[in-house]
Amino acid sequence: MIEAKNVWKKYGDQVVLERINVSVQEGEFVTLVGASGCGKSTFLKMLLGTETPSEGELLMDGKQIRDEPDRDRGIVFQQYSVFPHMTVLENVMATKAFARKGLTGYLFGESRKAAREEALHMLEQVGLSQSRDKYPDALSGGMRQRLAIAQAFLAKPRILLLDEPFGALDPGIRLDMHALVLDLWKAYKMTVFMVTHDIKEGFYLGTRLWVFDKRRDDPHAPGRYGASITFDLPVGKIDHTTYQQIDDQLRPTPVPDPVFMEKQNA
Ligand SMILES: Nc1ncnc2c1ncn2[C@@H]1O[C@H](COP(=O)(O)OP(=O)(O)OP(=O)(O)O)[C@@H](O)[C@H]1O
Repeated sequence: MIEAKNVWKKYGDQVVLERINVSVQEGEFVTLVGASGCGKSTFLKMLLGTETPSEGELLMDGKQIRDEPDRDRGIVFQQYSVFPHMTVLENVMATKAFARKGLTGYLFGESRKAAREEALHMLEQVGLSQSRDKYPDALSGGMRQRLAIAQAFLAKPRILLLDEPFGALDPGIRLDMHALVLDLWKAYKMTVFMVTHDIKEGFYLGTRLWVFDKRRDDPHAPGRYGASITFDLPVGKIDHTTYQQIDDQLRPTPVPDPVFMEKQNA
């Protein structure tokens, strides 16, 4: 479904990504991990169509990905993106209206009734039925993110891009969100790409994990080389050594603890 053939992305002199060669089948759940600033979001933006490769080809169903977002591709960001002046139910119904008629669309009669039914069902699935008449301001962070996820799934994109969707949430709520996203992914059978900083989350959620890292580095010219995909792993088949290797690679070099060092040297 998605194929990257020797994709490079540069901003001016800075090479962000280089030599990306991958193919993804419909229905896969790919998690993307890597050091901050190594180009994970840039890769998602190229899939979304808001950025284009500087070199190489990024294909969907064998055709160049369109350089503007469309209904085949949806995205959820770390900071929720919902309409503050609409209630929870109106927010979710708006997704249906936009999907049908474009940004100025309104729904009437039977189609409005059907959209309402569908929206109510989705709110039930994400556990927001009780809050359907509230405005986003009155929701917790986790509830707002549920709302953003409900909107994204209701639009039924073929590809769903999740850019650290749980990054701002407490660990307990993150676990609930994992279960929610896995349930919805199974029910809606879409292809998911999810950026996360949490390698455990990457292993738990995905069917496949990509590690972005630089294969080569020039300390005098940090922008000279870009990151590529250094590990492409089927999740669930990973041995402890590989896990440790990736974990070490992603962790910043620890700063020595001065008190500990003093004791060691005493
Ligand atoms: N529009 C842009 N113009 C110039 N440079 C950009 C632009 N967008 C991203 N960059 C640069 O590209 C690099 C990769 O950014 P990107 O946001 O893709 O990294 P990331 O891996 O998602 O980081 P993080 O994990 O911190 O979100 C960064 O050095 C960033 O400054």
